[in-house]
Formats: sequence, structure tokens, C-alpha cells
Amino acid sequence: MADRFTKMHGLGNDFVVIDARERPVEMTPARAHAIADRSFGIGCDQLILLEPSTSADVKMRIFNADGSEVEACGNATRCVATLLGEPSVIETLGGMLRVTPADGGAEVVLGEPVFDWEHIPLAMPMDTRDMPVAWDELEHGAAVNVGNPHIIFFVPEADAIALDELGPRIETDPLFPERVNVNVASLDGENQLQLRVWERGVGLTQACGTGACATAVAAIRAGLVKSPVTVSLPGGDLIIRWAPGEPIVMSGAATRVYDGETDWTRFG
Ligand SMILES: N[C@@H](CCC[C@H](N)C(=O)O)C(=O)O
Repeated sequence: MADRFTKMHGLGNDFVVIDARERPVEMTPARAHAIADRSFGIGCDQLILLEPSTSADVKMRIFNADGSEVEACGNATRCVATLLGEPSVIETLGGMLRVTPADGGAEVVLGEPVFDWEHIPLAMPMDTRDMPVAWDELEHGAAVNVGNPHIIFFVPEADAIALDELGPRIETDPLFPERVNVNVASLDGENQLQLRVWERGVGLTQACGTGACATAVAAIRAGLVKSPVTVSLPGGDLIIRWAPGEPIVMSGAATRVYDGETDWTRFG
């Protein structure tokens, strides 16, 4: 019997979604990496595996293109919400997420952001609002964990940063024992941010939902913007709402591109 999958994207951040709720699929880092390969596989930023959950409507496992299994993916969560088609709770390694499909996309309630250095995690204690470290012109970073780890730099012009060179250096810096997603953002009008993201385990992407959440939270915390915040990424816009002591709410588009069939044993 052929193995089925759905190709989806959230603002150009693209996914191979496998519904393994009724028919288990064995996923390994090597297999996820092979499927994600854009030349020799199907191609995606993240592979998403849906499995039965004992505590939620569905369990969502997330594999980056390099094969690493991670805790959270905001854009994929909206995509899965549209597949589920009704308000649901999704179990992830990063926590329980409440989702509601909306016109052309979905709203996702993530948990509360975490700011303690141990839980980003960082390798040493420091102020996560204004980190005393720098990589070339990227300095005064803020660190936030929104289910997965992010560092955010506010710069005059996000487009002017050589993120393809700085992103991998920061991602793999020993300061981040679990590596990190790297966000560079600039203010773009009242309560609006321009954002580019170097994703851990992937590289530059068209959009990163958790990056948008982490960046909006860091900007609200720094007094740069007020909720709701519009975050413009290369692939499109997300709306992020947050107040201290509350969970983060993200709204935006999700697109089903095509349904396909293959045989997962081709991928090792
Ligand atoms: N594209 C995602 C984030 C995916 C995981 C990330 N690369 C990580 O390693 O934490 C999003 O939309 O949030």
C-alpha cells in the first residue's frame, strides 16, 4: 500500500505532513533528512508526523530538514489546525497548543514565553533582555523560549544583515547548548516589525511562526511595540498578541499545496 502525505506551507515555510494516526510510520532523523532534501527527496523545511495522543486530539512531531526532532513549529501548527478542521488541542514536545481554524488559516494559542537563562537554554547565567555578547554588528540580543529557543536582535534594517553568514555562527555558538533560532528584526511603523529568521536545523526560511512570536514578545517586553503586533516576514504577515503573564496567540495563513503518495522505504 502506498504511503500518503500532504505538502503544505505557512507563508512559504514548507512542510511534508504525514498523518500516521491510523497507520504508524517509523521516522528516524536520517529518513526525515532524506525526505526533506530538495534535490534528492520531496523537499521541505520541516517534516511533520501526526500520531495518536493520549492527552490531546493529536500528537505532532516536528523534524527539521537536518533530521533533528524539535519542540515547536508555529507555521506547521496552523497547517495542522486546518487539516483537523475544528478547534483542537495538539500535543508537542514544546507543550499543549490550542488551535482554531479560521478563514484561510488558523489561530494558535502557544504557552507563556520563558525568559530564564536556564530554560532558553543558555550555557551560562545572563540577562536575557539585553545579552552581554555580540557577533559582529549583532549585539544586545534578547533570548526567549516559546517552546523552542530563539535569540532576537533589533537592528535598524533587518534586510542589511548578512544572516546567511551570521546565522550559522550564532546557531552553533557554545552559548546555546541546544543550538538556537536566530531572528533579526527592525521596527516598521507603529506595532509593526520586519523579521528575517535563520532557523536552527534548516537555514534561512520564508517565515518562522515561533520566531515571529518570540520577536513580538521581546519587542513588547522592551517597550518597542504594543500588542497586537504585525510581523512581516519574507513570505507574508502574522499577527501576534501577548501580554505579560499570558499565553502568546498567533494568527495567520496556512496553505495545502498538494497530496502525494510515495514509499517511505525509499528514504532509508
Ligand atoms: N518553522 C518553524 C520553526 C521550526 C523549528 C525550528 N527550526 C527549531 O529548530 O526550533 C516555525 O514556524 O515556528
